[in-house]
Amino acid sequence: MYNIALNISNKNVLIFGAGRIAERKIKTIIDENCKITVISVNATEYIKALATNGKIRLMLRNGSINDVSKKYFIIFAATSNKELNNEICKTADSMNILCDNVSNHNTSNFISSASMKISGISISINTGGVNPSLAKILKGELYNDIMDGKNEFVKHIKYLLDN
Ligand SMILES: C[C@@]1(CC(=O)O)c2cc3[nH]c(cc4nc(cc5[nH]c(cc(n2)[C@H]1CCC(=O)O)[C@@](C)(CC(=O)O)[C@@H]5CCC(=O)O)C(CC(=O)O)=C4CCC(=O)O)c(CCC(=O)O)c3CC(=O)O
Ligand SMILES: NC(=O)C1=CN([C@@H]2O[C@H](COP(=O)(O)OP(=O)(O)OC[C@H]3O[C@@H](n4cnc5c(N)ncnc54)[C@H](O)[C@@H]3O)[C@@H](O)[C@H]2O)C=CC1
Repeated sequence: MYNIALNISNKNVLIFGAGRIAERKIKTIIDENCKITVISVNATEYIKALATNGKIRLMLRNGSINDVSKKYFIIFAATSNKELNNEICKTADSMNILCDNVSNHNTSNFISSASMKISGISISINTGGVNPSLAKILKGELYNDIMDGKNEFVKHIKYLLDN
């Protein structure tokens, strides 16, 4: 896996599914100034509230590969229907659209990392799809190590940013 940081400002983002995992993905991109469309049979309260407040477009219906379109820069296939997620990602990949299948990294052409931002500096950890839970644990441990005051990391970052 090749690590990059993506500028999705003003890009159209399509998310299939509006459950626990889709909600987690939305929280990682909601402040990126992108245009989010969600297609899902039902949605969590958080996602419904975003739609009510005009922050995202929510279509409460079944999704299909016919929804995959070149107008989207990036897609998350995050339904509980693993077959559908596979089909969505295969279709998106054939159209050169970035797609993350949250239920099977083998059909994804990108994956999300466990990420944190400290004083404007992003740190991301991933295991190449092998052990996402480990990525989450490592992120937590690294965060605690950085913030426990015993090292100069945060002060050093602030110095670099100010000079
Ligand atoms: C490939 C990838 C695709 C993607 O989602 O982008 C993927 C795939 C899968 N995850 C699964 C399980 C879990 N994932 C988590 C957690 C996270 N998963 C994330 C990323 C990724 N997960 C990508 C690879 C990243 C890497 O390689 O390191 C994190 C880091 C970032 C994020 O989600 O934004 C986020 C931590 C957020 C944070 O706190 O920082 C937990 C723990 C938990 O949720 O507490 C569990 C276990 C508990 C549970 O099952 O809930 C399953 C099995 C599903 C099943 O059994 O059906 C699959 C399917 C498969 O293995 O292919
Ligand atoms: N990548 C990750 O970090 C993780 C991924 N998963 C995987 O994520 C997937 C989703 O899990 P959760 O969000 O917990 O499930 P969930 O049950 O909370 O949400 C599933 C969503 O998919 C929607 N949906 C189902 N069929 C649909 C269809 N045909 N068209 C449109 N929307 C449809 C439902 O309406 C619901 O909003 C599962 O396949 C699971 O294997 C699970 C844990 C962690």
